[in-house]
Amino acid sequence: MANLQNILYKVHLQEVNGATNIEVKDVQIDSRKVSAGSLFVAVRGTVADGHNFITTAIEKGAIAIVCEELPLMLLENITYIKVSNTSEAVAYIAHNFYDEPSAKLKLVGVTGTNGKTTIATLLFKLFAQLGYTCGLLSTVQNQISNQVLPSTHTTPDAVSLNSLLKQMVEAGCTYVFMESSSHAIHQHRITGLKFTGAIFSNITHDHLDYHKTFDEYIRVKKSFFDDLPSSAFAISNLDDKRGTVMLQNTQAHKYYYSLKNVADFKGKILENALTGLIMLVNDKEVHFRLIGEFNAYNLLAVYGAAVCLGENSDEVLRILSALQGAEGRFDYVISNKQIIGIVDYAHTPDALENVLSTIKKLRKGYEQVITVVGCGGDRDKAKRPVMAQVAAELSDKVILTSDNPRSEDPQEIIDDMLQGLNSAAKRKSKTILDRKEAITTAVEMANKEDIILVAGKGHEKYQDIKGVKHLFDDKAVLQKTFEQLNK
Ligand SMILES: CC(=O)N[C@H]1[C@@H](OP(=O)(O)OP(=O)(O)OC[C@H]2O[C@@H](n3ccc(=O)[nH]c3=O)[C@H](O)[C@@H]2O)O[C@H](CO)[C@@H](O)[C@@H]1O[C@H](C)C(=O)N[C@@H](C)C(=O)N[C@H](CCC(=O)O)C(=O)O
Ligand SMILES: Nc1ncnc2c1ncn2[C@@H]1O[C@H](COP(=O)(O)OP(=O)(O)OP(=O)(O)O)[C@@H](O)[C@H]1O
Ligand SMILES: N[C@H](CCC[C@H](N)C(=O)O)C(=O)O
Ligand SMILES: [Mg+2]
Repeated sequence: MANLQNILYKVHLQEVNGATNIEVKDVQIDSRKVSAGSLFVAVRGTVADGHNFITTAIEKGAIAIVCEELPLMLLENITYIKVSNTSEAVAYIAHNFYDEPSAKLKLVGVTGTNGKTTIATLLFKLFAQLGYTCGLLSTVQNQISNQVLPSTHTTPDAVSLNSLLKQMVEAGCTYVFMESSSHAIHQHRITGLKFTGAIFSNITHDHLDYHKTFDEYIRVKKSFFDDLPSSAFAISNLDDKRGTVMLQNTQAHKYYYSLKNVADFKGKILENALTGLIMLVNDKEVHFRLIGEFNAYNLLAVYGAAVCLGENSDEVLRILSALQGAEGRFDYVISNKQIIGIVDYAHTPDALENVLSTIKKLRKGYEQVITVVGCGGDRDKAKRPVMAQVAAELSDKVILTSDNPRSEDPQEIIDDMLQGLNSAAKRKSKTILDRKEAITTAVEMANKEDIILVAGKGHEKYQDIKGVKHLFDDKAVLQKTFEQLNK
């Protein structure tokens, strides 16, 4: 329960009709979740317009409505509040409703095309081992200390997000590490949150179906840093082309990490093998269990954030050195015949290139690399031909298959991918629509010590086909097939 008047703090009100000195039971952006006493905020989405559900919300018991356009007929006993942007308004309202939870803990946000889950998860594990009670909001899962909650988005909607943060405060969390996706920044899911620090990993091609142009995608990510307070820290990747632009207008304290240039947090890779990385971190030699150059960047970002948060650098490196990455990120199983099956969430051209070039570097020379990959439906189509091209360029054999087709026809997604292949690339590729069959075929094709990469779905435990989530687990399928085929 909260007083409506109090939770409107910071909301740019344009018009108010009705009483504001009333108690609202909860805040909802989805009419289907409204019940007696709710405040319903009508948000304009990409599919529907919340304004069309105002009547339904009132029928279900909403007593107050926040909207951008007032309905023609105003009912007595209902309070109507007009604002210019309901997505922004609901973020402030949710923050107020849940008693400003982000101000009661140290909140660190991670943004960038790739590496968010890895960085946020490593920070969570590190700070838990340093002895703090922590929260995590990530693509793989949300966590309140040891309690694991399923995650539906990389960054939850403003109401769920503030509700989770409040639960974290109540559970005694002092640090929360969260991913801030570009969708979330753009849709104001994180507006009003008080960040202690923010991290930028990198920016490459993704989500242009949503943001339309790369410049707009950059602008949205940059706005996260522009909005930080001067008390916060902002850490960026100096080796990324947009690393400095990101922090150009921030008031926060700026720090950079780099493998190539002089920086606050400077790394140098001494060895990069399947057993892990050996790196110099600000001149201290450390062995890490994570694999690949891209993880060297993730580790530097984590190290930098921990130092900015006041932790002892030696202690941080000692703990980081023993940590494993996030589920489904360069996760591997080795068969009896020493075939290495790698499951990785690479679902962008850049991520796929990083994973495959890492695999190439780990090869002794004679093993073949077989890649099984697909692209998600209802997502950026421009990345499809490029992902196929990258897979073919850096693998000996490629099997194109389905990822999450969602509402699309799987064959059409693969046809888009095939556009990226020249005739030589086509000769080493085949299409097998069924993902399980594709993985099985890869295992059949593999000889002793070959490497199979199954890319795109990582930790996901389902395949979304026409809105139905069918159980599916890349790593389990790989493992089972190795056993069944006695490989
Ligand atoms: C494109 C996108 O981001 N969509 C998100 C957006 O939905 P939308 O704009 O399509 O909403 P809509 O369906 O048009 O509905 C508009 C409003 O009407 C309301 N409504 C709708 C129907 C109804 O009967 N009653 C009702 O009140 C809805 O609750 C909503 O508030 O707002 C919804 C509520 O917050 C999100 O659940 C939804 O995420 C969808 C499911 C999604 O797939 N999002 C992905 C693209 C996403 O956000 N991904 C990023 C990570 C990407 C990455 O970095 O890799 C993430 O943070 O997860
Ligand atoms: N720093 C990095 N640079 C480039 N690629 C990376 C980096 N870190 C991880 N990757 C690759 O990208 C994939 C996704 O990594 P991760 O889940 O950490 O990113 P994310 O930003 O959380 O992705 P999402 O946007 O889907 O939530 C990994 O499986 C790996 O292949
Ligand atoms: N957070 C990303 C995940 C993509 C994962 C991939 N398996 C797909 O379905 O495209 C998105 O929603 O675009
Ligand atoms: Mg993620």
